[in-house]
Amino acid sequence: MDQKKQVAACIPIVPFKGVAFYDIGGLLANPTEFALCMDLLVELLTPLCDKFSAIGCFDARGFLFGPLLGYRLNKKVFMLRKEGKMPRVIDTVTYGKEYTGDNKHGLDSLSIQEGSVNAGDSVILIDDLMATGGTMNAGVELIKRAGGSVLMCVCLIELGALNGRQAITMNHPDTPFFTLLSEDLWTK
Ligand SMILES: O=P(O)(O)OC[C@H]1O[C@H](OP(=O)(O)OP(=O)(O)O)[C@H](O)[C@@H]1O
Ligand SMILES: Nc1ncnc2[nH]cnc12
Repeated sequence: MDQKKQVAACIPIVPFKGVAFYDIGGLLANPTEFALCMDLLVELLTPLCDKFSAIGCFDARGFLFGPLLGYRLNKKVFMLRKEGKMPRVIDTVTYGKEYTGDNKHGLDSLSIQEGSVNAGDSVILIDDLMATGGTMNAGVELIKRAGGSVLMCVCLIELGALNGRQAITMNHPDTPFFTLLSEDLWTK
């Protein structure tokens, strides 16, 4: 079986939060496919290693991948966390996503900690999934506002029908994007 299809086959799509929800828990339960997924990401990022200094990962499911990549690539890792979850926050961005967020307006807020990104730093951003792109866009915003740049946004799964990539490209045309698994792997 094609390697990407093998990884995708471990991720069930189930009704949850009012959407067709891609349950990454299925991948975590399959060590062979999880290792394969990490190897594919390491293969992608290894040639870029001299061009970035850190990996930023998103609360919460980005945390499953960012630190492992940091370990394999010997890179600093930092967290982009939902509001109120960590000390030394220097900036926060509020955004919408595919389903309702946690604040009283149905939005979410993402914060960055002091020292995560210094002026001139180039970073990789990683998350499990991009739907509307609201989360990834907030991440890029935080990096830029801290004086850094995003060498590449990386996600395991991209829901192309929701046009997240276009949303990011519109706001940040200089930011490349990589997706390991596209929706069609689940239908073909
Ligand atoms: O492209 P978007 O429409 O912004 O949606 C994508 C985001 O939604 C999910 O996280 P969520 O905020 O639900 O947090 P969780 O990982 O804690 O479940 C997912 O892990 C992405 O971060
Ligand atoms: N359809 C989806 N499945 C899993 N996580 C998501 N985050 C936003 N949309 C999602």
